[in-house]
Amino acid sequence: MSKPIIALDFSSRQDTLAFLEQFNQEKLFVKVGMELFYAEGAGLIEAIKAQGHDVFLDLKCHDIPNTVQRAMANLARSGVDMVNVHAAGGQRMMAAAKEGLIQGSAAGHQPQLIAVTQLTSTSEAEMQRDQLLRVPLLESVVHYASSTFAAGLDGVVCSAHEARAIGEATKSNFLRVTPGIRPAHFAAGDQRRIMTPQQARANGSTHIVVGRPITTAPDPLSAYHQILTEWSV
Ligand SMILES: O=C(O)c1cc(=O)[nH]c(=O)n1[C@@H]1O[C@H](COP(=O)(O)O)[C@@H](O)[C@H]1O
Repeated sequence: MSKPIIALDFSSRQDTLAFLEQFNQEKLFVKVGMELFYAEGAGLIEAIKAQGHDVFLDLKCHDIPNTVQRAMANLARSGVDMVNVHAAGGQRMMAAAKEGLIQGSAAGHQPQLIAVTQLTSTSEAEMQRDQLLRVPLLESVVHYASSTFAAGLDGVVCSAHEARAIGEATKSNFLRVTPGIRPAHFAAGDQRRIMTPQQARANGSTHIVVGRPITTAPDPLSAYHQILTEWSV
């Protein structure tokens, strides 16, 4: 069973390291997203890796194939364990992203590459209105997952609601990394397609991503362990 991925959505190195200190050197799988990376850059990734944690660098690249390929080659050199792109960039862009990772990892370890399907903050009605799509959200997510699979990536980011259908449309080892995780009674906030850790597990998620339910908890260490237990049972 994978470790829950903790979203380190902080604005500074100081806040991030103070948060990590509470985990008493337990090895974690953490996610660094735009907020923290734009503030602190690659130096902080190095510091987190030096503490022995696995790092998902979530920059959601979405650009022309050549640009994404070259960006991915640079990200591969940073030593992170997982990176992502938007599937909406297309199969050619995703294949180029993978090629960039292969080029950048020539001497070492290659990060896993996953693609965002429909953001977990998007409802079906919003997707249909904002993207002028006339299909159910599940169909769009499974379509993006199939095209991600065809491009040779390791998996997708989706909500736990779609995880089972994606497993059936691809392969059981195709990653289904699911944010939008909310323990019972925790506010959804801006998320729209949510599930509890236990529901996510039952519905075919291979990984869960959890931010505010841990980072804003009065006791983050115990919130993390509670989620870990719920996810692993
Ligand atoms: O790529 C992501 O990680 C991501 C994709 C997505 O569809 N939805 C989503 O919430 N995320 C990220 O997952 C984290 C969820 O945080 P919380 O809503 O605080 O648990 C945030 O860091 C988001 O940037």
